[in-house]
Amino acid sequence: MTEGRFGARLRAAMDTRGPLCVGIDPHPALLSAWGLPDNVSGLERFTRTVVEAVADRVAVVKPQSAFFERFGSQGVAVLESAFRQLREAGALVLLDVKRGDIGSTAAAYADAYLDPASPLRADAITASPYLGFGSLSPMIEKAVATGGGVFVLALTSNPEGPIFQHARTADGRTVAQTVIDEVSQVNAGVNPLGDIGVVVGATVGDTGHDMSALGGPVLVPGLGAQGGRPEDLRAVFGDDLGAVLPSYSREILSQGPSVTRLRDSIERLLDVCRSVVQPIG
Ligand SMILES: O=C(O)c1cc(=O)[nH]c(=O)n1[C@@H]1O[C@H](COP(=O)(O)O)[C@@H](O)[C@H]1O
Repeated sequence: MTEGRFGARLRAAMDTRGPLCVGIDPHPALLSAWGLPDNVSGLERFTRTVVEAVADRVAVVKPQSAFFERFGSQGVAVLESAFRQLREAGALVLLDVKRGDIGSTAAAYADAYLDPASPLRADAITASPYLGFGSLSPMIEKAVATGGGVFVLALTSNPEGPIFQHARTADGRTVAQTVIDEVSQVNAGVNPLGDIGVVVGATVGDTGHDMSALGGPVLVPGLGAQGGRPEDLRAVFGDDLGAVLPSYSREILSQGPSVTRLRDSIERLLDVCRSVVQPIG
């Protein structure tokens, strides 16, 4: 892993390679569409092809752990091997595992995914705050101490999210706003970008949440296959798009198995995302 804080490494990667995260989600339907078997060998070939297409050009790559865990230890070995290849080519690895548990177990998740000695160490992970934001402290502390990052779910892209996330707490803030505010506190004073991010779906629209003090990155899934469009980002975030990291999985993966077509799709989406997130002038 390259030295330095995650937020600084992410800022540099987004400035150099552009604001784009590509998800590796080897759905059975995609394996089939690529002419691959739904087994470890198909998973391995799918992953190797995506890594070849993205590793030297995309800032962040986000493997979705469940699609690898489906195949047990052999699937996890494919994931570990992808981590190594992505890092060697300079991409940051964001493992999408959405972990969240009581503090003592959260410490074990921190060891599994963020400890420098772990074979599954990622640059950052996704985490779910629904056992209480404080329960994530072991993961957040480990990330900050070891150059890693954590992206905490705030306003997710799925239609079931708002019933939880828009619910009001005793002080009148929504649950999502309390998550955003807690992350803002952790990031306070860290430059150029904090190590702890939030996840906000491109599909959520103008929810009125205040992210102005966040100080960290915003992972934005829900684009493409789920109906979100880059043009929608301004409605969600206003003009403050500098730390927004758009993320696509199926929209790009459906272009495989041709590496050329995968790369063309990445170039096209990078251009669109740059024009929305980093407009010239
Ligand atoms: O944390 C995530 O990445 C995530 C959060 C969220 O609110 N919505 C969401 O779709 N995701 C993930 O982002 C990816 C979206 O995939 P596509 O819809 O194929 O682009 C999946 O791996 C989801 O698990």
